[in-house]
Formats: sequence, C-alpha cells, structure tokens
Amino acid sequence: SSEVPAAEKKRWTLGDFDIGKPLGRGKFGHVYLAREKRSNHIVALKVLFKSQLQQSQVEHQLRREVEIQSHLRHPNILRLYGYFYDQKRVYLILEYAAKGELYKELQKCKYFSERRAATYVASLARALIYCHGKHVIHRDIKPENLLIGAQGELKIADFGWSVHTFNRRRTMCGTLDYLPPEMVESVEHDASVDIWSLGVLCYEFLYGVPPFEAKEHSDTYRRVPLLSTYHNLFTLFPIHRIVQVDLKFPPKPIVSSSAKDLISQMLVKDSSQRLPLHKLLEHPWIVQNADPSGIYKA
Ligand SMILES: CC(C)NC(=O)[C@H]1CCC[C@H]1Nc1nc(Nc2ccc(C(=O)N(C)C3CCN(C)CC3)cc2)ncc1C(F)(F)F
Repeated sequence: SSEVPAAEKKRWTLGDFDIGKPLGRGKFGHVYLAREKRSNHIVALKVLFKSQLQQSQVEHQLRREVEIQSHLRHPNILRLYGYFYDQKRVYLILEYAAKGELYKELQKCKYFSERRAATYVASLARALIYCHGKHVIHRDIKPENLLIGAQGELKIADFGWSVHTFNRRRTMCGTLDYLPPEMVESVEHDASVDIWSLGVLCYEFLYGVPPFEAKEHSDTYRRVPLLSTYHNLFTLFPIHRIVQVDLKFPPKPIVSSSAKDLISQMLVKDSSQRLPLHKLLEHPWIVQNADPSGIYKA
C-alpha cells in the first residue's frame, strides 16, 4: 500500500490533507478523519492547541509520545506517521482505527465473552512484549486508550504516559483504576506495571467494571482524568484496596475459574511475582479462548 512516509523524512503541512468529519474529542483537542492528498491514504488528524499544552505543562510528554509511538511498528499498536505544527496548534498524523473506541464498545456490551476478552488480552500481551523488548513501558493501559481496527483488531493508542525505561520516571500518571501498588505508593516501577494493568483490563472485559473500583460514585469519578480523582482521592478512591490487592470476583456474570486463575496471577502486589507476558500467552485460558489471529469473530 502507499505507506505514508516516515516522520523524519517529510515536512507535512495542513495543505497536504483533505479534512473529513470529526471523530471526537481527545484530551487536548479534536480528532478529524483526513485524507493525505498525494497517496489518498486515510488517517486520523489529532489537533492539539499549544495554549492548552502549555498551561497543562505536557509538552515534554507529547514530545516523548511522538518520539516513542513514531518508532513502534506492531499490528496492535496505533501508528503515528508524523506531526507538524503552526502558530497555534500541533497536528499528529495517526493511523485511523475504523471501528472506533473500545471503551464505547465495552459500555454497549456491558462485558465481553471469554473468547472476545481472551482474544483482546492475547493481542495486547503481544503488543506489550514488543514494547518491553524495546524498553518501552506504556504505563496507561485502560479501555479509553484502546481503539478497534477495521478487522476488529485492538490497537493500543495514546503513549502519552509511556517511558523509555532507561530514564524511569516516578511521576504519578494514569487514572487510579489501573495503577499497580508500586505506582500508587510511587516507588520505582518497571515493565511489570503493564502486566498489572492488563490484569485489571482482563477483569473489566469480563465483569464490565474494574476490580478495585469504589462502589459509591462509580459513575461520577469513572473516566475522569487522574487530576480530579486525585483531588477526591481519599473520599472517592479506595487505594488501600489496590495496595492490599483485595481481589474479589462477583457471582455474576459467570466467569470460568481458568480466567480467574489468570487474573489472580497478574494482580499480584509483588511486581516480580506477576505472570510474565510470554507465560500469559501459554496460559490454558488464553490457549483455549483466544483467536490466534487476534481478531475476534462474533
Ligand atoms: C486513543 C485516544 C485516547 N482516543 C482518541 O484519540 C479518540 C478521541 C476521538 C476519536 C479517537 N481517536 C481516534 N479514533 C479513530 N477512529 C474512530 C473513532 C471514533 C469513531 C466513532 O465511533 N464515531 C466517529 C462515531 C460515529 C457515530 N457517531 C454517532 C458517534 C461517533 C470511529 C472511528 N482512529 C484514530 C484515532 C486517533 F487516536 F488516532 F486519534
């Protein structure tokens, strides 16, 4: 296919694109469907306002996101083809995920079948093995950061909180739902933080709610960025339930003990004891339920 040339080789401008319908709002601006005129390649154009980036002091995070995501090439990682900017805005040229946002699909279905959940978890594990192999930790794996490609395959997007492990960060990041104990206690953390978050995600795929969610207010604080949750931290969010890992499985919906076994091996406080990702791919629940293509066929 006429691949969109890599970021470093080309100076992009807005004139290179026909802008289509808005796809929705991201954290710092709108996302539009767009077509690159020369190649007719369909992309998503994420428009970020410099003023908002400055007042939130996330420029360095954006630079890191662009640097990291533009060098990753994996079927389950959303491509970042390039970027450009003008007086007021920064534009990210991103892969268009035709089937949209996973969290909306999860809200619509309430929860996924074991086959669908296992297929998604296996493809995310393969993407994370690839990232960790390049010393990249995502650190913010959650439904809101996952998109669905044209064939139904999952795409990890939004590397805004990812880091290259050589310069490990101790900053608080991501919404609390998915933070593993060592990050809640903000001690040194490594790639195993992504294993914890994948365990939380697997639980949420199967039950429709994350394992350590506060029962009360669960709709209000849900899906709001860390900042407001952080402010309500000691009222809204039971971080003690994360640090003590009091993992409970509701009676409904009925979930196989094999799935519970896998989740219990990932949501382990001691990060060195969490099931390694390559072992996850050999777990009976994954082997028996995940579609090897990473594509969930209804
Ligand atoms: C990971 C990150 C945190 N999330 C985001 O950036 C979000 C913020 C807004 C959109 C999305 N960003 C992207 N979205 C797509 N595809 C897409 C999205 C939505 C729909 C959809 O359901 N509608 C248009 C529906 C159609 C029906 N009507 C009724 C509602 C909207 C269909 C396709 N591809 C690439 C991106 C990307 F990431 F490259 F920008």
